[in-house]
Amino acid sequence: MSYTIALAGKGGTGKTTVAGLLIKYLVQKHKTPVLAVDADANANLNEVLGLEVHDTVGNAREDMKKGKVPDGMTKDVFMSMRLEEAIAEEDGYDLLVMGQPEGSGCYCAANSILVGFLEKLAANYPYVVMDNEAGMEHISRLTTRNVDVLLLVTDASRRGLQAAVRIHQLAGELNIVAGRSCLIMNQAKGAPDAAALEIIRDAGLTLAGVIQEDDTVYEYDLNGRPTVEIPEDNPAVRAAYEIFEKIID
Ligand SMILES: Nc1ncnc2c1ncn2[C@@H]1O[C@H](COP(=O)(O)OP(=O)(O)OP(=O)(O)O)[C@@H](O)[C@H]1O
Repeated sequence: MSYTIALAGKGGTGKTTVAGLLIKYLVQKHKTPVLAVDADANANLNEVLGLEVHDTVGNAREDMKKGKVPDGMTKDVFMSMRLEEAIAEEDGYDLLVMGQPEGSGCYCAANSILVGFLEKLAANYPYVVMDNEAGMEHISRLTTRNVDVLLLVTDASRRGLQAAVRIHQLAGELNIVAGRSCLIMNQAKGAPDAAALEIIRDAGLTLAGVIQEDDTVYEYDLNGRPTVEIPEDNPAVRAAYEIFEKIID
């Protein structure tokens, strides 16, 4: 059984940055293969990791929808082949990008193949890290898997916190978290203020830790350099690793 960590939060709070650092942390400290899933159509987990992506799950599904299955090949074999090809392999981890959400008209056959494929694929990895969109679409629709830890990433803003609270509530309604939900406050400028702590407490959330705003993190991204290449003595990376150490079994 793999251990699944899902990240979610308002866009721009640093969810993908934290996901990338978590993948690096798991690969380095736990020395076990990690399956990274980019399940946010707006996220660029591959850039944070410094990986090129050539294909996505969405492309495979669209091709199946458009009837691009070669003669003599079953849809099942076609989808499995295309999905295998969409996995980007790197030292210590593999990355699967979900890509654009489905267009009009649900294609149940492709989706059910996808569910089966993801189930089987994830079982090969001790850890699965999923970077999700706020709506948690892929978690709720495409996988029946339970999330062991839901990491809600926010900045210090009221909107960021409110988005985290809403996702926490949605996850509760969807019943997808078997383990626990924790909050990470990222891009902080000092300690969280009393109003933020009150929102967190009222929502019944646990603040797992705070990562300060850091010029190096920002500049790496601005210059197109992978976040995971930031030296480990960087204060933001150190803070992230301390949080991961606390929350990952
Ligand atoms: N601790 C930090 N200090 C400074 N800049 C940061 C920090 N964390 C993230 N950033 C920067 O904030 C920007 C947004 O980060 P990121 O892409 O990880 O956010 P996101 O929540 O995944 O957004 P989206 O869902 O829109 O992709 C990036 O430029 C990133 O480098």
